[in-house]
Amino acid sequence: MASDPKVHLFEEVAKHNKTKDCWLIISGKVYDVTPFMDDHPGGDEVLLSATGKDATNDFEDVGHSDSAREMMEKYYIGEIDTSTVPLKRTFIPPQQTPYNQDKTPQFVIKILQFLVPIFILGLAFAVRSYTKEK
Ligand code: HEM
Repeated sequence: MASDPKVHLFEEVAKHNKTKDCWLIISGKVYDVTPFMDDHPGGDEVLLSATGKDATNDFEDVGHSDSAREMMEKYYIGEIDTSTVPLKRTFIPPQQTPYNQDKTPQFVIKILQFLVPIFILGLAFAVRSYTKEK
């Protein structure tokens, strides 16, 4: 039986963020891609930008081929302790409140601009027909 893979802490993996020392976290696994930096068809800068975080989405977004996935095995150095990985960045600032505040009065004013002249016109007609009858 193969020996258990080494489990790395996120903090430790994140330190390897240089061209000459580059580790990646992809799908719960840790890869030391230092020897691959010059040969990566996507360039070394994208690999560097994928350090210090869970790079699974970055890796999958590119749509890597099966041969790329086979290649990864060469650089596998262990698993990541997932409890040490910071939560994914999902910053969606709730901007709806100021939006509605701005739009509601505008909407009411537009309706009033339409209704007030109609009301005045109706009033004029009512007064006119009332005075005519007399
Ligand atoms: C161990 C990790 C990785 C391996 C072995 C690897 C391997 C490869 C290979 C073989 C290709 C050529 C196209 C293909 O066969 O799919 C490629 C392209 C590419 N990779 Fe990676 N890659 C890795 C990680 C990453 C990561 C983390 C990113 C993004 C941050 C990335 C971004 C790209 C880009 C942008 C291309 C170029 C796509 C194109 O222009 O056609 N790669 N990679």
